[in-house]
Amino acid sequence: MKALQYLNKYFSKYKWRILIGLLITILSKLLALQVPKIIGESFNVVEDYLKDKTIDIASVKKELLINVLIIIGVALLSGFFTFLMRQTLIVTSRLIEFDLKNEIYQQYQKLSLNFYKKNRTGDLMNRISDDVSKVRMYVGPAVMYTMNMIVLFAVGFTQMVQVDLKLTLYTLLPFPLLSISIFFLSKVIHKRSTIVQEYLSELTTFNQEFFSGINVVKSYGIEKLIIKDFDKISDMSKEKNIHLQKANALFFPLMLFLIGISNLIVIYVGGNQYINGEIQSGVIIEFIMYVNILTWPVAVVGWVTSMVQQAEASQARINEFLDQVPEIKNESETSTEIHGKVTFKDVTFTYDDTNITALKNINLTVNPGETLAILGNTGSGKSTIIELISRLYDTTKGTILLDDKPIEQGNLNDIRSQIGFVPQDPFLFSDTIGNNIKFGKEDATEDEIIEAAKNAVVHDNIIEFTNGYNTILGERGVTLSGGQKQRVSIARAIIKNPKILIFDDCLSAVDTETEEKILSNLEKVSKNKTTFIISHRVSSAKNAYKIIVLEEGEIIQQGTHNQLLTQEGYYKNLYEQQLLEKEN
Ligand SMILES: Nc1ncnc2c1ncn2[C@@H]1O[C@H](COP(=O)(O)OP(=O)(O)OP(=O)(O)O)[C@@H](O)[C@H]1O
Repeated sequence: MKALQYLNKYFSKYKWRILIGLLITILSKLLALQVPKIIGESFNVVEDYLKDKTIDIASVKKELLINVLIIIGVALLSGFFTFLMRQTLIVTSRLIEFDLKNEIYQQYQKLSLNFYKKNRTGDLMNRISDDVSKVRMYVGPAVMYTMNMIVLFAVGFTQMVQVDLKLTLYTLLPFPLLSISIFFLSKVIHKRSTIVQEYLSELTTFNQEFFSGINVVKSYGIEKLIIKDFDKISDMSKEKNIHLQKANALFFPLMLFLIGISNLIVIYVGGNQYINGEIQSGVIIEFIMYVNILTWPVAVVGWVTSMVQQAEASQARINEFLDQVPEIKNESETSTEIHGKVTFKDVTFTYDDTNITALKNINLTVNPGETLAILGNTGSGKSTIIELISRLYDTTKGTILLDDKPIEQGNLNDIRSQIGFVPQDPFLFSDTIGNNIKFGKEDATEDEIIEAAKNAVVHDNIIEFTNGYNTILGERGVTLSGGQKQRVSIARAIIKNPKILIFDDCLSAVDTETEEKILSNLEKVSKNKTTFIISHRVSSAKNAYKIIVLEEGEIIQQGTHNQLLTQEGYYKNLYEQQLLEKEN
């Protein structure tokens, strides 16, 4: 129950609703437990008449009729209160479910890239959906049935004792045995349901990866292999589920067996008491009814225990993520005004997971309004520079200054809101093209969207679609070409009008003519902005204020286009090679 203690704050938040629920539960059960009493009394009235025929039959009949009417009234009222009880307690559980999902989602947003590299998407999705559903079963039905059971037992037991203490004790004799067996069985269920949840996550992750990589699977024709792997995991998951169900299935027979014994005890002990003249026949009927009314709450003890055990396992998995401290912390809540001067001072960076030192002693300064082009072979560290400017990672050694202040001291949200980043592999949402561009600026007008698209040289492509800017992209809609995606992504960054613009090799999929148009538009758009252009092409870099060339994480060349052409080395070779390609 340790993990579930995390939910106490939500119980406290909704304490009034829960208290009202408890009150309604007590009322409903008080009413329901009047029925055995009235039926018992009715039997006693008939028994009294059979023993003493001088009693007026009309008054006996009248009493029976009144009892029937009371039973109907009580049953209706009790039913109404049971409805209210569900409305109060189950609705509360839905509210807690909503709050918990939001909390997990916000935590997911805060966690850094490293967390996402270590944990698989399917697992993340499972914890926020399936695990939360399991937890809801605890905060809703489990709480409701427990209250139900406690009230029924407290009220029922008091009433039974008032009628006959000896018979009550005999009737409830099997119940301690019940609690002990539940205790042991629930331990087994807890263990097995943790394993089941793990396999479910594995299955979701497998499917998510398969659907994401469907192109590769189909083009390589490896469907059979995938089905075989799926079968293997699915089979294991089935085995673990069957294993769990075996334990779950033991509950009901065990309950019914013990309840049956209670019924037999009532008949045997009560029968003897009746023969000895200690009780009337109505008491036996009343007790059989009590045992049957208490059957359900006792039977659900098993179910509730298994729900709580499963919720405990799920909440432990949720807590594991909620307890993660984001590696990149926002150190400042006060707003930071950003002008865009970026300085790297002896910056070295090593990726934790691979231990690859991607940058070594990097020193550079880019002022607002300047453009820095970064070139170099693949794996030389170009994207890493960009990731450090966006604070997706913090440096291992050295400092990055933003407007001459260490970047860690600035307000992270303000910094990121002033960065327009176009990644190497652009991602567009399953939404309209317009909304995908607007993603960079929520309140953008139609004119602004069109202007951004024109600057990114993608407007003409968009208006060719029947639905223009309202064309849906992604799974249910149009698939854009690689170059179109890159340009929509550029429009998204431009519309944001940020202080820092970053283009990570995002013109690789467009032809040189379009590239030139975009670059000349960018020159206008990026006035007064700090711009970083990563590229493998000299054409993208040549107009930059400054160019740096990286090799194995170090700057091996720097200067303007003209300066670098006078030096022997990477840049000049690349220029000549690309010139030759163009001529051919
Ligand atoms: N997220 C990561 N985790 C671990 N290692 C990484 C990660 N990203 C990059 N690396 C490693 O860091 C080095 C630099 O990678 P980086 O992506 O910065 O190179 P790049 O110059 O941008 O390459 P490309 O031109 O192919 O995009 C590479 O050796 C790469 O394997």
